[in-house]
Amino acid sequence: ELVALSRKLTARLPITEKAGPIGRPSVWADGRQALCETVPYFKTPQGGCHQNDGHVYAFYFDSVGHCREYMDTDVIIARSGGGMEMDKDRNLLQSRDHEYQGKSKQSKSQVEAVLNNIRHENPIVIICGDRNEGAICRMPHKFCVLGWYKPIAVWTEKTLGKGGRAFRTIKYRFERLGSKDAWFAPKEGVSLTGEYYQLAGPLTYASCARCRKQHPQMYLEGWMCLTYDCESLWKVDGKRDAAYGRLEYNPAYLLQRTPWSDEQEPYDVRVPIPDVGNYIGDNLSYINTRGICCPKCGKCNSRRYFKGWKCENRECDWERFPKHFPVRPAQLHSPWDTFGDGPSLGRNTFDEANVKLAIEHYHGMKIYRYTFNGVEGSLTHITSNARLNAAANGPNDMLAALQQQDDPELELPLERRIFAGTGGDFMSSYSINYGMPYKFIASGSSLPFEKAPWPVRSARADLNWASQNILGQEGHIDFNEQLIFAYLEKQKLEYHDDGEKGLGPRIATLSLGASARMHLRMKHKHFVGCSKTGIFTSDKPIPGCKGGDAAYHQRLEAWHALEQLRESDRAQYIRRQKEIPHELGMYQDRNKVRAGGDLVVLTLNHGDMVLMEGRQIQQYFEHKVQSEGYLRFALTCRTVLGDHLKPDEMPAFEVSPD
Ligand SMILES: O=C(O)CCC(=O)C(=O)O
Repeated sequence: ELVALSRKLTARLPITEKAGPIGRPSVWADGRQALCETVPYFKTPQGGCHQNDGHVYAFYFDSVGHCREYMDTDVIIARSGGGMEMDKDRNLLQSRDHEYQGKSKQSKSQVEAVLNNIRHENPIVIICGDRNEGAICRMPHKFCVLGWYKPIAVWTEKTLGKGGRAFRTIKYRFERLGSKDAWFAPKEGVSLTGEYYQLAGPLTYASCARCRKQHPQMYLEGWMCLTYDCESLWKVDGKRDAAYGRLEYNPAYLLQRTPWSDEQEPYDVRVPIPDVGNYIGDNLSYINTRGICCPKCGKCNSRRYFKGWKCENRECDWERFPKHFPVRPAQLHSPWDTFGDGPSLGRNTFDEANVKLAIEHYHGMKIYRYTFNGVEGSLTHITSNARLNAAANGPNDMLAALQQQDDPELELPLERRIFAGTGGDFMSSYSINYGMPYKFIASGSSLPFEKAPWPVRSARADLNWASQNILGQEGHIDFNEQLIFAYLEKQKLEYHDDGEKGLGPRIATLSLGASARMHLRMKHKHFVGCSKTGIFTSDKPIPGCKGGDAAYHQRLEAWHALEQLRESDRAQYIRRQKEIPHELGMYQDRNKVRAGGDLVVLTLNHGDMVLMEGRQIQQYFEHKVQSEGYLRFALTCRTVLGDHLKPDEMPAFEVSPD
């Protein structure tokens, strides 16, 4: 009878046959990014556990669970600890023991963190995925927040894993906090009756003869010790190992409830929508770049639009575009960055061993030009000052105009573009493209310059002027594309290059609003000398690589020798590409460093321009930009060479000259 009851309580249908839930989740998401940007309790780009400061805040359970996992409306028994590998039949198998202890006092393991939650009576939020085979109902979305749970117990079992070996598996028991009805109770399912409790009887406990620890009788097969490091672990009555696969749960264990002294939720899992649009800059601050949980349907939405939030659920029409109070440069800078009429004080730094600096002055602008040993091209920083910024239609007027989003003439439809190849993740900052389409790291369409607000057209003219007058006519091709980035507080553009095929050799940016740091460094494959897979870099080595001058000369010699083989002996060429990294010690180093240190760090202020000239600059180096204040625009012009675009990539409009 007990076995029959156990099977009744634990029986779960395959996902497609599960009954739907009686209610709807008050918080849900169809993507991890939207969830992580919205709720405070789950902020993990990978994995199923959000843990910080020695506490766990949330677990996400999805897909195939452990053979002895369990979920009903009140209790969840789960394994969570990683160490899983796919076998050749695509079954996920445990491939090592779960870790009980962290590597140091500072880095607590997940188990230690859950135990800490138990000691502090800190509940945890549980999120269930729609591929969770053990779920009690069919989950309506990819991420469904079930609610707050009390972590009740942690113990160890054994599971058959890779290579037919038994590994230690850590299990957790959670019980739902409070007594509200669970929204995820299935429309048809087992309802617990008094009869079941009577049949199950009380839960019994026993202590291990070896480790003296007490454990409940969890399975009907018999009592076993569940202590991680006890020799009697998983031994039925201390003798033989219990089965490693499915076992019948003791119904008394499943029906057991553990009250806490206070069962109130710490806060509603549906976070309130931000109160914004009341003060200057409140719509630009980091906290308000986060997502919202739609107050109408519960969907988590990233803040996709510069103007605010819009629920992306097709069946919902909720949106909020808070009032924007224009911000002035003086609110975004230290006073000394913006008030002088003389040449600006540069705050740039560079690596004198590998980079040369030349200084020029032109019409009140102080110009820093950086060139790099062994590389054709330059990086030029043109600094502005208070007088230039205040000129009619100059940077101050541009910054003001770009913020007048209520004026249809000045509308700038800025939104976070989707990173190419991520399956839908947004970049951190907001962007829009004008003129020729530019296939950069994120996808997006382009609009004609005629539709752009005047600062966009004016910036193109200024950047064309700077290219011709500061870099020179030779090599100048008029810019026909402009990509605008708007950065709110803490937003940045990670390391990348602008070396896509089909671009002219010059790239020019006008910076407006808050200051930013632009970092330029040598790419990993040039700095280390080989790819992450250990293939010798085919481009000519340049000075400043890892290992200094001696390593550079060795690499150069190897490169010349290899080039001789390129045409004459293809097979030997390919073999040497793999051998050289081992011979020169690069192979061993290739995963130890990410890339070279910064060669130049520019501090860009309001009104400054940056010119990058030469394909080799993009070939050898990569740059990132980190904004420092809470509103910055970067207007970057390039020349997209039309003959590199396929007919279907050409814009539907004519790109008129500047
Ligand atoms: O934010 C900036 O100043 C530069 C943006 C950038 O790196 C780019 O458009 O490629």
